[in-house]
Amino acid sequence: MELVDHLRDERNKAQFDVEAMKVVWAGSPQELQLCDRMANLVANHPAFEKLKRPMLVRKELFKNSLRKAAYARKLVIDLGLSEEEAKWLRFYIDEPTYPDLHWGMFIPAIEGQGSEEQKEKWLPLSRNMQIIGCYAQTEMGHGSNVQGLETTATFDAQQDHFIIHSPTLTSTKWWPGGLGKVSTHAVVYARLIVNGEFHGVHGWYNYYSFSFFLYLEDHSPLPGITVGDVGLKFGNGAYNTMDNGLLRFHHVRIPRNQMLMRVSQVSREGKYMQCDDVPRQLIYGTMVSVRQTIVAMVSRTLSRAVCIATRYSALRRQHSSSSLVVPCFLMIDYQSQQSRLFPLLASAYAFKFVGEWLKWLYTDVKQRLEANDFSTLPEAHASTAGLKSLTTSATVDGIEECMKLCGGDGYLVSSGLPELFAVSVPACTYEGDNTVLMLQVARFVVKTVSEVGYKEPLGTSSYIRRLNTLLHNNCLVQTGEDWVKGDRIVEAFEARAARMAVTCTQHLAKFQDPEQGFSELSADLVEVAVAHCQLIVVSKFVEKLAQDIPGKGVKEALEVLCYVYALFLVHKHQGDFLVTGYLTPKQASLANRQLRILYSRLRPNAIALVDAFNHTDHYLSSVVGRYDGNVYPNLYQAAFNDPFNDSHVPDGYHQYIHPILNQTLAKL
Ligand SMILES: CC/C=C\C/C=C\C/C=C\C/C=C\C/C=C\C/C=C\C=C\C(=O)SCCNC(=O)CCNC(=O)[C@H](O)C(C)(C)COP(=O)(O)OP(=O)(O)OC[C@H]1O[C@@H](n2cnc3c(N)ncnc32)[C@H](O)[C@@H]1OP(=O)(O)O
Ligand SMILES: Cc1cc2nc3c(=O)[nH]c(=O)nc-3n(C[C@H](O)[C@H](O)[C@H](O)COP(=O)(O)OP(=O)(O)OC[C@H]3O[C@@H](n4cnc5c(N)ncnc54)[C@H](O)[C@@H]3O)c2cc1C
Repeated sequence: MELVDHLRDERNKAQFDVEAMKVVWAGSPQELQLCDRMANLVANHPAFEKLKRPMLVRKELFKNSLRKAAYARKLVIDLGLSEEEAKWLRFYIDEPTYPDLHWGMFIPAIEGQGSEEQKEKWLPLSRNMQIIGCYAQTEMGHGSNVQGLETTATFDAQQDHFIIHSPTLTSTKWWPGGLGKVSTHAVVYARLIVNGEFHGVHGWYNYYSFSFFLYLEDHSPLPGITVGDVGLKFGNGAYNTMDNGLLRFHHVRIPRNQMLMRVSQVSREGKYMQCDDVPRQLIYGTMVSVRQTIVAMVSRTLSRAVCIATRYSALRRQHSSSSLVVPCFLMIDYQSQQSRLFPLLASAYAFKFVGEWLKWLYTDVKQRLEANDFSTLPEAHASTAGLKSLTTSATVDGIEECMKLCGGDGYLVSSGLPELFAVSVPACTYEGDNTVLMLQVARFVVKTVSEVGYKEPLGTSSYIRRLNTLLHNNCLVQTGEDWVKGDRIVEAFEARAARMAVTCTQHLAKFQDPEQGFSELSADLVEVAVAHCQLIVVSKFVEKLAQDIPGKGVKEALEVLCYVYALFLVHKHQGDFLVTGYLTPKQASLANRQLRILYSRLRPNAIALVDAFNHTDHYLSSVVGRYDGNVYPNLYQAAFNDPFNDSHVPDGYHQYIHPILNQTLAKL
């Protein structure tokens, strides 16, 4: 049977080479080929069916996710997949499960914090999955405040052991993924006590990581350990495939050599030693690594929601303003729909490029760390924390907006959007609450501003070198066209960020106690951090455009996206630009007018731009976002695929409806 492409007319409007754009989106021809191969491997394997997921109860859902993870492992072995291929395989299976934490946090924690000897011992076991690990840092009473962790690790010199203990209910390890039911091992963060002395009361060497054997062979907990799942989470399927766990220790003994020993050590004699040339922040290194990975992946999550909403908007017709009866307007042709949808489409591309840059920065930092050069660690921390926060918040808000952009049908599970929202929303919390992370960025920015004159700002904060110019020269825009120039846009974002940072730094200086000032001004400081991070995203997009980008019309289409992203932010945050005095109201209104012109330029390319994400229908799992656009018959069929429609008479009908109809309620 010939397949009908209901979006063909839209696809024919494209003004650029979609295949070339696919390469840009993927990062390289090799990446495109790799992702395509893994996506199709998953899409064509019945084991990875996922449409029934939201209908399953927790125990079935969990078993189902274990089955998929086992199939995935089998494929990795049978096909001899590399770690990189296996990572994409997991990504396209699209179901949070214990391997995410095993590969994403447990192994990186050992790599980053273990001594050479420890790595040699534990990494092969972990990579072969002979042990399965998780990352147990958060406690019931302490999530953001890592320094407040209460779990203790007391050294017993006589037996050459550490005794791990949870002294209070609030010290219960709480939330670690993979911990509740599956893991055999954990990297546990605890407060170190040697010779009755708490180390580093002032902060920096309080907490150490331990790898220790959690379960016996028969998978019952070791004596002294209580373990379980934290309970059902938001959304039906969503994150409930993960066994986020709880863990308590009652004086559990582990050998001394299970303390991760790269940053500091405890000797056989009970002497605490801290490596002089390694900063203590390295124990936070796993979080830096995962925050970077989240930024690298988040654009895919947003692109998925945007793809669904764009395709549905390009199919569904509503009435025109002149006739409320005859449906003629495609939803995508409403200016108001475009002003909500197109900035999200542009954001997906913006996040992709900033993710690529962050990966480069992180790779560079990692190489430096290996050579004991820690000079770029503060910038890496601020950039990973800030961009994780900015991009996940925007993505989660964006998914919710896409749901609304699809009207009532977006609210149906079959649209794929509710589950995507539910699975993504905790990204604003895990790996650091987004506000807490923005406050870390603000600390970095304020510190950089305060040090002007005796320390050269580098990398993402190098704009602060030109503080004088940025504070005193106002925007030169005179026409709408002036707004579509890369250097002008970047300068506007630099001026806004610099002016906000300087104002906040001056306000902070008025406080006798800097910490009190920081706390009282924290809402303003978050805005400073947002301005700094948005500057990074905009400038990385502009830098991307300066590269050689092959393919007919590809660069031009990206330019439109870049300016949409930037001018949308100028419009959304025009208060910042006006209050800091950088823009006049006229210039702000020219930016908004130019934005509307850019929307009309983006419009013909909209479907091609989402096709360039190269998402399979399996990955999208959305009736309204299907590639062929054949929405209505499938939407209708999806309703009847719901087991609730198996019968006209639901359970309880005879018992609870008949008595009402027959007016025999008294018998109940
Ligand atoms: C939308 C969905 C999209 C995408 C998701 C898709 C895919 C993900 C793909 C792969 C990932 C793989 C697996 C994970 C997947 C999902 C996640 C699942 C699990 C989640 C796990 C967790 O949540 S683990 C627990 C995470 N916990 C936190 O993040 C806690 C947050 N708190 C902190 O980090 C710290 O406590 C703090 C930074 C807030 C404060 O620490 P403190 O010690 O008090 O420090 P300060 O006094 O403020 O600062 C002291 C100096 O240290 C510097 N610093 C702080 N942190 C770091 C760091 N990490 N690195 C380097 N330096 C650091 C700070 O700047 C200070 O420096 P000074 O120079 O000013 O002294
Ligand atoms: C799905 C999921 C998976 C997780 N997986 C893991 C895991 O594998 N391993 C692990 O160790 N942990 C894990 N976590 C825990 C996660 O890291 C914490 O939830 C996170 O760090 C936030 O801590 P919290 O929940 O205690 O929130 P809190 O710190 O209690 O924050 C609550 C509120 O207080 C605000 N707040 C807190 N501190 C400050 C401050 N200093 N200044 C201003 N505002 C503040 C926050 O902005 C937020 O609004 C997971 C969490 C979730 C939801």
